[in-house]
Formats: sequence, C-alpha cells, structure tokens
Amino acid sequence: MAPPWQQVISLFCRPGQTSILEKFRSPVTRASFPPRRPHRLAKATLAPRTFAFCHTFGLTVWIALAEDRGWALIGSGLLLLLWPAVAYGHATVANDSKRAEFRNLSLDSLLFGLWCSVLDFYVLATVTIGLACLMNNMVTGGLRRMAVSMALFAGGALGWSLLTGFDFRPYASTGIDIYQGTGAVVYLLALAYVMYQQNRKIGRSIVEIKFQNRVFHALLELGVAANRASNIHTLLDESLKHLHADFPEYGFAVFLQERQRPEVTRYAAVAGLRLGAEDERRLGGLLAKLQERTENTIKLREKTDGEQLYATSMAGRLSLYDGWLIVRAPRLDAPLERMLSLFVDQLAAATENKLLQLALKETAERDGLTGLYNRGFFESALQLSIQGKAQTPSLEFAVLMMDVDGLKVVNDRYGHVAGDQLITTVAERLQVHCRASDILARYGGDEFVVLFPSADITAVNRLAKLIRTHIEGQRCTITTASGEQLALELRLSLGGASSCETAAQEVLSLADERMYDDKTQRRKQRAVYG
Ligand SMILES: Nc1nc2c(ncn2[C@@H]2O[C@H](COP(=O)(O)OP(=O)(O)OP(=O)(O)O)[C@@H](O)[C@H]2O)c(=O)[nH]1
Repeated sequence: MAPPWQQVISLFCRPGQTSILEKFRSPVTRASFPPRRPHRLAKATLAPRTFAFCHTFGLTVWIALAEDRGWALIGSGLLLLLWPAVAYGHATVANDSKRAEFRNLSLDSLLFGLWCSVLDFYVLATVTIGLACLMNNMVTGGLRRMAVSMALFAGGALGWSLLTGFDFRPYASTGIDIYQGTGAVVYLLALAYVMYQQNRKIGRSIVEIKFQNRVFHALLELGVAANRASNIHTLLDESLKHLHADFPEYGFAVFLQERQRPEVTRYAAVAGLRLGAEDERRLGGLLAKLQERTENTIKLREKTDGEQLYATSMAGRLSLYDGWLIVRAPRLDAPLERMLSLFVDQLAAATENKLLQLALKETAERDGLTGLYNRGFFESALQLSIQGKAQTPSLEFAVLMMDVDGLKVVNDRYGHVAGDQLITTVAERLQVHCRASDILARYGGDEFVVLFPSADITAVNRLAKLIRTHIEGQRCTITTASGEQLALELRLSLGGASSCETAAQEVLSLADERMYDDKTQRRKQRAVYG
C-alpha cells in the first residue's frame, strides 16, 4: 500500500494519469533533469508578468494600509509575488512548454479577475489590469485567446464575488490612482519593447533561413553539377557558376594544386572574380606558400575589385591535390564562414569522387602501355555500329586492322623494353593521322585497329594511304635496356573492310583476313627482294 502522502496526491489525479511526483521519479524525467529550456514565449512574458504581479501586490499593500484592512489582505497578496516564478517553472518543466505558457496566460487572467474582486473592483485597477490581460492574450494568441482571457477574467471576478460577497469601491485615492496609472504605462511600454525584441529576432531568423536556403540550394546544385560533369574542369566551373548565381554578392575561385609540387596549379576555376592569367599565377604562388597553415579560412594579402580575398582550405580531403576555395567578400562573418566550410567539404568530396570515377573509366577503357582505347572499348563501339547499321541501313561503318611486322624479332634480339617502345612509337604515329571521330584501339600484342563509326571504305583507304606514305619505312630510335640506341624501320600490314561490302557482323573478320593476306604478300615480297 502506498504511503499516506502519496494517497493524498493521487486524489488530485484522474485514474490512469501520472502524478507530478511519479513524473519526477520516472527514468525519462530523471534523464532530462535539469529541466528542458522554456519556450521563448515563456521567456518573453517572464519580465512583464513579474512586473504586473509585483505592481499589483504593491497596489494591494497600499490599499490595505490606506484603508486599514489588516495583514490578511497583504498576506494573501504574497501569492501574487510567487505566481510568476511558479508559471515560469511550469513552462520550463512541461513537455510542451508553449502550451504550458498559454495555460499560464489563461491563469493570469483568472487570477487578475479574482484579485480585482478582492480589491472591490477599484475602477482604474480593474480597467488597466483587465486591458493588460486582454492585450497580452491578443498579442500571443489572437482573438480566440483574447475571448478566452476575457471570459476567465470575468469568471475569476464573478466567482470570487459570489463566494465572498460583492463590494464596489470606484475610487481609492489620488496617490493610488497615480501609482496605478504609472504602472499601466510602464507595463504597456514593457510589452511594446518585448514585442519589438521578438520582431527583431524573427527578422534575424528570416534572414538566416533565407541564407541557409541559399546554401542548401548551392549544395544541391553542386551535386547535380558533379554528376553531369565529364571532367574536373567542368565540375569546378559549373559548381562555381551555380554558387555565384546563389551568392551574387561574392566572387569565387577554386585552385587545385599538386600535393608534391604545390607551385603547380592543375585546375583553376573562377566565377564573379576578375582574375587575369597573371593574377591567377600570383594567387597560385601565394596559396602554395600557405600549405602548412591549419586555420579553416585565411585572410589573404590580396584584394580584388576593392574587396578582401579569403581562402578556405580543402585540408587533406583530396588524395592527390591541395585545394583552396577563394572568396571575394567585404568581410568574413560567421554565416559566410559556415557556408564556405560546408561548400568546401562538398566540393572536395565531389572532386575526389570524380577523380576516382575518371581513373576507373580510364582503366576500364584505355590500354595501359599506349594510352589508346583497349580491345574491350573497341568491341563495345563496334557493337554500337553494328546495331546502328541494323536500325539505319544507310549508316555505314568501316574498320582498318594493322599489325606491326617483326616485333617478335625485336623482342628476341633487344628485349621486351625495346619491343614496348616500338609498340608505343607506332601508336603515337597512328594517332597523328586519325581524326577525332575515329576510334583507334590497341587490339592485342602488336595489333591495332581503327573503327570509323559513320564512314565507308574511303575512310579506310584514306588512312591506309597516309600510313603507307608517312609511317611505313620511317625510322624510329629505340633505347634498349642496356642503354644501346637502335634505329628501327617501321613496317605495318594493313587490312580494311566496310559494312557496304559484307554483313555488319563480318566486317572485322573481313578486315582481319585482308590484313593477313597483306602480311603474307609482304613476306613473299621481302623473300623475293631479300
Ligand atoms: N614487347 C612487347 N611484346 C609483345 C607485347 N604483346 C605481345 N608481344 C609480342 O609480340 C609478338 C607478336 O607476335 P607476332 O605477330 O607473331 O610477331 P611478329 O614478329 O610481329 O610477326 P609478324 O606479325 O608475322 O611480322 C610476340 O612475340 C609477343 O610476345 C607487348 O606488350 N610488348
């Protein structure tokens, strides 16, 4: 059985409702003790409420002394002094602090109504206190709350009159009138000041929210730009363009410098800053000297367009580069610094991802020795051409196969290093004669292939002629592993075919056959001519 004091408390609780004591003992309440923060409304009303109740207590004391009504009135008036603290505590510990404060405002009206009755409806006090209650509720909760407040004020006054009998004393004394009038004016001014402070706070919050929205938008745009960009230059250019569109009052630049050689700026982008090539070089040099600095944002010595330049470091967030975001701003304030640090984080992550993505793409598409497309990429491109021909029969494509003659001999005589150099030399020279639309790939060992995605056999003949004129029989110098210099003659066997001559799937094998025919013929010729 619960101790008697607990039974008394439980009398005030509805069945199933948790008593205040239980709330305090529950682990949840203990975990959140000391109490939560009161709602800003509770904080804002604390001072005016304290003033109003203290002032009413003063009025009570004055009337009690002036009319010799004894200490009973003053003693009960002491409750008025306690109420502001109780109300504030209530709003502080409540789960829903705002609702609790609204309840406090209602109780204010009820208490004041009752007290006006205690003071026998002294007219000036009843009017000013009643008006103050109505205004307070109107300001915080609109017409509905004001109506509730009016009802509670009237209810408090009538209720007390019914309990203790109705007395009416329209006037006390001039001194008390002056005291009450002055109190009412001070209260109104205090209320107006609180409202002004609240408005200022709201104004500041709106400005901050707008700024945060711009930051959020810039970060979203950065994500989109990062997805779309095909290389680092585009990524940086687009990101800065969007950032400048969101923050036109600032100018931006970004520098990525090589980690090992900070004086080398690998990528730079500018938006909303007038930086010539010379300025960029000078700024790059300045940033290279700042590598050791650890602060987030540094004020630079440089100024542009009459405004100060600041640099925010990407500080170790890129594996190969050191990055800097430069901003031109009249001054560096806390929101700008926060925005820079957020943007730099995202930009560094997007750049690093893009670098990784490009490296992976490079590995997947390119041949490691020559840097040309590899066989996998060529075969995907050939499949696309075959599909294109199936969908649009008038769309032709062609293939030229090439094989370096005599690589085995070079390997056997001078080693694989020399053989590798022969392969890369052929690749470089072939690249010179290919057009941007031609897909030149290393097909395997010493075999190369060119796909002409929308051309016929004339493209093959054109390139074959260029190879025969400018590569065939040309000499190249190769250094062996032992440091010996060799002069080798380049020789290539060629075979071309196009989709006008055979079925699309057969083009590559036809080109291959023709290349072997060419190789056989050239072998015979070499045998004949020695
Ligand atoms: N150095 C080097 N050699 C390679 C590479 N890939 C393949 N090879 C060699 O290239 C040679 C290609 O063989 P073949 O085409 O029969 O040699 P070839 O001397 O060019 O003969 P023909 O084409 O008949 O003139 C082989 O000896 C392979 O080992 C490579 O990446 N580097």
